[in-house]
Amino acid sequence: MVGMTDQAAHAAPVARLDDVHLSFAGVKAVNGVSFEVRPSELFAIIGPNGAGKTSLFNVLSGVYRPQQGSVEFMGESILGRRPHRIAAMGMARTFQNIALFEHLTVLDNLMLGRHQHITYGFLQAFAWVGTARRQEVEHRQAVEEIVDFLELAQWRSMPVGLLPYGVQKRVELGRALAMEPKLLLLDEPVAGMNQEETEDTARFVLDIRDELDVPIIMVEHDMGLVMDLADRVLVVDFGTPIVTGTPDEVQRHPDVVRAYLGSEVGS
Ligand SMILES: Nc1ncnc2c1ncn2[C@@H]1O[C@H](COP(=O)(O)OP(=O)(O)OP(=O)(O)O)[C@@H](O)[C@H]1O
Repeated sequence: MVGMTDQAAHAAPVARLDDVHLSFAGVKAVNGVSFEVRPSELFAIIGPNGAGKTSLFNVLSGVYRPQQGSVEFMGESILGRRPHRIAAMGMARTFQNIALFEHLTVLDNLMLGRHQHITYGFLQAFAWVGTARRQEVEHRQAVEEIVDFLELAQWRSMPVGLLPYGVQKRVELGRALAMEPKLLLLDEPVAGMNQEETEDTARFVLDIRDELDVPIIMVEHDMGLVMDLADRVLVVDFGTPIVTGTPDEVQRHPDVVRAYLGSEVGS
């Protein structure tokens, strides 16, 4: 395990799912999945199309409520809690499709990620006094740090819609980081990227774990990337967990080789 100390492996989990079941009109999207994500861990979920990966993200972030099982975040049950409440607890998420305000600049999109942390009211902001002014300066500073961290400086004042795809995805990552998350969910972070963009993203994902110390759950189809980056991997198929382990353990698991990965992983 690259990024995890023994201490982290024994520390209280950041997130924990226990025996989660979720069905849609008879379709079992998630069928008895359990896992925990530890501090400083990069945890990957892989599986074929329709395996239930996105459904697991939706369960974690409160979009779907499972019919059975428990879901904890930061030691608290979050079952039935609304997505915005869970986000406010520190769970940030990026999506398969870019979800940014394309007419706004990079800086403004990142500022929107800070709104969880804004405590001043409309009137104060309008009058531009005290707390409002002080907080605005702090938020700008936090956003500038993210711009540096993700190497976005050259695009900072440009509307996001004009930027190359890979950079837009990086801005989305930045907006999630602007929330100062305690857990980051990345849904297919390199989908549609070319080789160079994929390598850049891999580097940033590792930096987020190692330098910012933010634990990450990543759903990704790029096997090479998953096996290179993840500390542990959960393999699901038709909603059912097949194995959880280090990339080495997972790649050697006979059910995984047979049912899903085939020769892809060894190549
Ligand atoms: N809102 C929904 N209503 C009905 N069925 C759904 C819904 N969301 C997911 N499903 C079904 O649940 C199963 C799991 O879907 P899910 O999107 O979680 O898989 P996935 O592993 O993320 O797939 P992909 O890799 O294609 O994104 C599929 O059979 C899907 O059709």
